[in-house]
Amino acid sequence: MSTASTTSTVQSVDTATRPVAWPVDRPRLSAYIELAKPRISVMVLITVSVGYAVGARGQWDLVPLLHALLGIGLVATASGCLNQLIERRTDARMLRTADRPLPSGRLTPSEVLLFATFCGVFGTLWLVTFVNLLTALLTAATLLMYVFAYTPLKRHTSLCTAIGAIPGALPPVLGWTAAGGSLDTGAFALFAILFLWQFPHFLAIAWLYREQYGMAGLKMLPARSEKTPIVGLLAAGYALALIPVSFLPRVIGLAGDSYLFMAVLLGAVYAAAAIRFLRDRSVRTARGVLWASLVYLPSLWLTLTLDHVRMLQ
Ligand code: HEM
Ligand SMILES: CC(C)=CCC/C(C)=C/CC/C(C)=C/COP(=O)(O)OP(=O)(O)O
Repeated sequence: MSTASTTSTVQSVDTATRPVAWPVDRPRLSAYIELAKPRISVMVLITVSVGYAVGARGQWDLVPLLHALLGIGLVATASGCLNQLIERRTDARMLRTADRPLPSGRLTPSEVLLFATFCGVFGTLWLVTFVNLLTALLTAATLLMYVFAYTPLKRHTSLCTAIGAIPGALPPVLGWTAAGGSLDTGAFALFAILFLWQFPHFLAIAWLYREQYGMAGLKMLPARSEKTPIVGLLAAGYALALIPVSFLPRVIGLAGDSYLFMAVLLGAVYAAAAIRFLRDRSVRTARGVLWASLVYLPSLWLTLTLDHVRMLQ
């Protein structure tokens, strides 16, 4: 065997056994994934899919839905990156967030900015090209409100949460318009449900982490919330208000009585958890509200979608 062929044999064995060199190694890849706040983003994309399924009125296809999910998912990732870029110093002061990619030093601010710009621009162009202009504009508006209104306001006023609840409630509307729907009563009904759902959800979270938020200088709770039952009153009030509002899809003919039944049941569970929190503010009852919120939303969305599809048959 010649020297050349021996060398080439050694090289090919070497190449076959050496681990593939990725431009981004595993820990960095997981840091980029963390920037997208994956658990919240999954719920956001489930919510987009529900808006799409109901907005399409039975005329839906998988490919346009996947185009919408990709574009909105990229813009949502960009919004998570920019939120964490702005909050990197306050995140470093809270145990809950100190290990995030920026405060822990796993990624640099310029890397995050570059990634956010890529995801935001590419996601928006994707929506313009493969979905429609209205959805692209609304998705960009969601990012702008979340990043440039809600996020900076957290340091100044507890009203930030009411502002944050607007972009928070837009994902079903994005799905609705992606399916070709206009900004009509159907889109409003889904927006209103998600808008109200968020208050008990984040009030319970804000109360659970009140000391950390306080140390970081973030005003997530109303003033005097330590000494008065204001947080419990707000959580219970919004959970109770959500019950009639959740009937809207039935009232406007998007769903039938099975949906209505589940909306009453789930609404009662969510409101009961919030009332328990009002009567006795403790870690256990606050966790109960958070748990109820995370059961309520996917269950209501699933029932709405199934009942809508059943009605169309
Ligand atoms: C102003 C509105 C909102 C605020 C301030 C907020 C805040 C938060 C925070 C801080 C957590 C983490 C809780 C923890 O670390 O224990 C959380 C969890 C969660 N949120 Fe929200 N949220 C809002 C709206 C939404 C919306 C609109 C959705 C989905 C459509 C959502 C879905 C979730 C999910 C699925 C979790 C649990 C996953 C996890 O613990 O990371 N949230 N929320
Ligand atoms: C483009 C698009 C569809 C974006 C959707 C993003 C969006 C508006 C999500 C709502 C969730 C929300 C307000 C979380 C709280 O963030 P936080 O900063 O208070 O949470 P943190 O304390 O964990 O950082």
